[in-house]
Amino acid sequence: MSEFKLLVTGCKGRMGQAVISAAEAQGVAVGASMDVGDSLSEALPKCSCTIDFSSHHFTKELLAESLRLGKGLVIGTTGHTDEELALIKEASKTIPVVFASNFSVGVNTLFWLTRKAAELLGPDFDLEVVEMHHRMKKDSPSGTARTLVEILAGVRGLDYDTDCRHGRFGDVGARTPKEIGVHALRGGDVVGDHTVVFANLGERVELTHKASSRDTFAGGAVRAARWLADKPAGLYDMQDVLGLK
Ligand SMILES: NC(=O)C1=CN([C@@H]2O[C@H](COP(=O)(O)OP(=O)(O)OC[C@H]3O[C@@H](n4cnc5c(N)ncnc54)[C@H](OP(=O)(O)O)[C@@H]3O)[C@@H](O)[C@H]2O)C=CC1
Ligand SMILES: O=C(O)C1=N[C@H](C(=O)O)C[C@H](O)C1
Repeated sequence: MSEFKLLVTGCKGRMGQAVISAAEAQGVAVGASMDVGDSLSEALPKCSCTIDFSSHHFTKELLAESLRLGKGLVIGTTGHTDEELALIKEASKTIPVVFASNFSVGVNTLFWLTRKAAELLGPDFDLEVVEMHHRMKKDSPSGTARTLVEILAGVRGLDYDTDCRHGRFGDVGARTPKEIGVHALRGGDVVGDHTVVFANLGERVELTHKASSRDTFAGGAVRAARWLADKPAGLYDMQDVLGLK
């Protein structure tokens, strides 16, 4: 049986570099690495599966080549348009894809805790999400924050596109129960902080995760690629990899 080899895209980036280190640490071979200007059609045939932390602008090309060659895909890139998200879902009908806004065990546990807390605390608690990242992050809010809002919206019967409130500015009026606030701070070298706030009259519950190294995301992504190796076509996330569903 041929050796399992990774293609690492965005390899010159913060996460690409971390993934290469994580693969070595886990004894997983990197068959090829590529960045802007490199040829995907030359790199992918040498590999079994791609780990992608690049740009959502690359996703369409990456999906097309992965489909052409029948290769699995681990997508960590965030900031996708609705059209790109639909392409990921469509491709997963043919190839196995792990698509996760956050590959850390801690954040995926926060996802689980957030759902349970929303269920237990009930509809009287106002829901807000606050995130902070380093000054170089291009997209906002973070993909992790979007996932947290989607989890909260799912429990409350709300919708991300219509009920998520991205910040507040001007004479916005009193808060309504049907909104979920999301607020993005940017600065310094913050790796990734996320807080979910459940606020009621008389009390408040806050769940917080703080990442201090990108190794936590990279290690989870390599673990996801190894998990995906024997899976059928489908759209999976890190909750599937960790057995948290
Ligand atoms: N799911 C998760 O657990 C995590 C997700 N992320 C996400 O991963 C992505 C990358 O983050 P990070 O590594 O910090 O970012 P970086 O900017 O450090 O790295 C991105 C790399 O991709 C390259 N790139 C940019 N555009 C393209 C393109 N169109 N095609 C191919 N390569 C391209 C960049 O090249 P150049 O510099 O020349 O533009 C760069 O080398 C972000 O979307 C981020 O949100 C980050 C951490 C964890
Ligand atoms: O850009 C980053 O750095 C990160 N992005 C991911 C996101 O958008 O949620 C995950 C992590 O928070 C770091």
